[in-house]
Amino acid sequence: MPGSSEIEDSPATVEVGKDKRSLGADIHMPGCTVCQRCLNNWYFEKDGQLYCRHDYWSKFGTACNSCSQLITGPVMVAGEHRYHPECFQCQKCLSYIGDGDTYALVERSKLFCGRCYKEVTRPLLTASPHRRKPHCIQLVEIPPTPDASKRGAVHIAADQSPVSYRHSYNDRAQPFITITEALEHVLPRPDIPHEHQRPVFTKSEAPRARQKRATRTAREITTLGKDSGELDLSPDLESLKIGDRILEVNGSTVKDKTVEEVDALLKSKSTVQITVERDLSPLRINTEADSNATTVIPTTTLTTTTAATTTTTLTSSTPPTPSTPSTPSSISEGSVGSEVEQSLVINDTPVRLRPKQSLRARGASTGSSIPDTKLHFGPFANTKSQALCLHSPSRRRSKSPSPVPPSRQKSMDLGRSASFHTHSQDHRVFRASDLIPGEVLGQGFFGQAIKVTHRVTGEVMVIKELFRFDEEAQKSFLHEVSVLRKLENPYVLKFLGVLYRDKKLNMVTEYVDGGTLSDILLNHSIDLSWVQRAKFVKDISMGMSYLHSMNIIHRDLNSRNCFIRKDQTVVVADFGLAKIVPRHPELMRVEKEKNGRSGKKRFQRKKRHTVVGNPYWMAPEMLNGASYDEKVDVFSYGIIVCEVIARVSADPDDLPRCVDFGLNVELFHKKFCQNCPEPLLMLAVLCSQLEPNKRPSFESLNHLCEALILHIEHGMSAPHELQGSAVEFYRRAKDELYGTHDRKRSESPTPKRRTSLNTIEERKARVVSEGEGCAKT
Ligand SMILES: Nc1ncnc2c1ncn2[C@@H]1O[C@H](COP(=O)(O)OP(=O)(O)OP(=O)(O)O)[C@@H](O)[C@H]1O
Repeated sequence: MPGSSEIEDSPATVEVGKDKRSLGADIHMPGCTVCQRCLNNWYFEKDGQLYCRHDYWSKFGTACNSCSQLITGPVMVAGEHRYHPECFQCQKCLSYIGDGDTYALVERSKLFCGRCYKEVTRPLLTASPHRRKPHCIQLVEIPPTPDASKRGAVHIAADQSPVSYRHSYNDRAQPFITITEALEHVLPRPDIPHEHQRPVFTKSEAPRARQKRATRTAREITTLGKDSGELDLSPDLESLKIGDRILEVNGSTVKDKTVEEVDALLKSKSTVQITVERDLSPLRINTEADSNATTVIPTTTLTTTTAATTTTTLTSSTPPTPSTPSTPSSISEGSVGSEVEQSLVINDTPVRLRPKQSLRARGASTGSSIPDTKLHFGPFANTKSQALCLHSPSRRRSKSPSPVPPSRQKSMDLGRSASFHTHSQDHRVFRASDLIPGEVLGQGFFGQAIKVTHRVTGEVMVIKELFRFDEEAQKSFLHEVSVLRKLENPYVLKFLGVLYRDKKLNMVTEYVDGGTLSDILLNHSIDLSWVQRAKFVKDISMGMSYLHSMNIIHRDLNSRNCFIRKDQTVVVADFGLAKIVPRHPELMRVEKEKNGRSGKKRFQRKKRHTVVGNPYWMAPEMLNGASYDEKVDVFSYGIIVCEVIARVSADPDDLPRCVDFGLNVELFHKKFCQNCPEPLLMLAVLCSQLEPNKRPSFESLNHLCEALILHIEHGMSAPHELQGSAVEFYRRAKDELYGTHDRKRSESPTPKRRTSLNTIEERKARVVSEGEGCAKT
């Protein structure tokens, strides 16, 4: 498993193709550090090294335990496994396991919701003589301290307990590294009398007395804090415990590390995330009455913040070696829905737990109100700034000047927002209570889009929720989530995160406030200059070239799926029908050797037959049921360019088409192009050619569009591809394809045009399974 420190930094994904050409400079792009392949258009940068996507992912990525795809956004952590939120699903009832839900991970890979676990697994486990002891896995984040060596307050050692107890998670022969001693540190706060500060416990103190004192003091602090409006602490806060076994540090297993190496990691200057496994046998849980060896010693100051990194997971699995059946359960229940919740620890029953997610991308800094817990320990030089961590979220959001220097605040925010095993893309998991529902923006085939406002930050966003729950709807929706979360581009709808509600997953995206491209074009009260229109088509091309560079075919590109922001930029949306085309490096190598071509582009061609999308924008090869590739998107784009020129709907009644499903350029020109700059029409004609191979790629369309804008805006000469008469070009192309005689037949005027319309309509009737706009066969 790669170390989290390696992948927490978001890779700098840089578009270089654009700059290269627009500057006209001959810039040499170095190849991928690993495969040496030329990096075209997009690349990943880490520590000054450049990588192609494939190599970046394989080197630094973490795969979802369910779908095996890279995790780039929020991550749900279950034991040693990571999941996409949309993959964090009960394998029996298929409900999503969300924030605060109970779940169990059985045999390290079988995920059940609490109910199903009880129903299905418990009898089996009870019957098994090899049932392993209950244990929980907890992720604890330790923020940096000014003096890193102070983390020495936590002592670790190789575990000397008998092998029978090393049931484990790691299945290893060598001893565990466990926490042997830790001191609790409470920040001396000027506003709390000394006697109310949480004490430092020592190992020798009588356990019951220690527990009592801790609880009392914590309560007092809570009360005091609440009175003073600053604290929101729970008395039974989570803490590291003596005997906790360290499994991972910063996401890297400690299996092969020595005690000294782990110790050094713990003392590192940056934030440290440790995953610990805790024995949950009653001996260790009922601490007060027991011996020192089993006593829980609070070792940390727990702070409630708006971002979190505490992950608790109950796992239960059959041990490799027989062990004694576990003893009756002991339960410490969390307060569901409260700001600080605890894990519910039981023997072999699922636990209700709060902070299961380890994403917290910018939760704190954006004011996300995901309530989380965070463990801090070690002395802090700047006690005031630490005290800020103890403020309730509302307090933190207050406008009053903070006593903390901005730099310190920043670093604390950074510390909090570090996601475990995720990119720093600001994907979040929202709670329904965080979002105030607004108007329904519209309904699609499977679901609806609702405008929402974040209760805390005031961000306006969109929730896309399903109203159909059949398998097809679920599949399409999940697919859209899985595609969208991979994408990050200014011309692609921004994915913000997910929301669990009633065991259903909803997608949260940016709200695009300017309406759809179709709405704008058809609203003739809005004046749109030719430059503005050229900018629209350029933006779509930019978004689409990004998609294709990510090996994604949209397959439903149309003017209703392009949204316009207030600043008039266009974003491409709606990825429910998108197709991710696998591009295996080995295939690319073979392709390169076979064709002598640079294997850099070209999708694996002519493999797809599924007819999806809206027939008005659908490429002829797809309408004809032939195999197709990414060039279907270029055809749809050509139709959008026609809509932009003519400001009519793409319905063939308005936008003239031929019987062969191509664009009837002559008629279109006659009806709509009196004032249209010829190169813009030429762009539409180039893209809507019948022969897919002749359609330009979006990468080259980006440059054509930029040149087109310069041509329209500043009178610079149009690029040679767009020069000449579009109608002449079209005639020649048709002649090449059909010969003169057939060409005439393929697009004879009115009666034939009716045929073409009927054909498209028929086609539509045949392929549309339900509702308008989404055709599937
Ligand atoms: N992020 C958004 N910002 C602004 N408006 C949106 C957003 N997402 C959706 N809408 C509006 O809501 C409508 C419905 O969107 P939705 O994605 O549910 O369906 P659709 O894309 O129209 O159809 P389908 O998903 O079946 O292709 C859209 O047509 C658009 O007008």
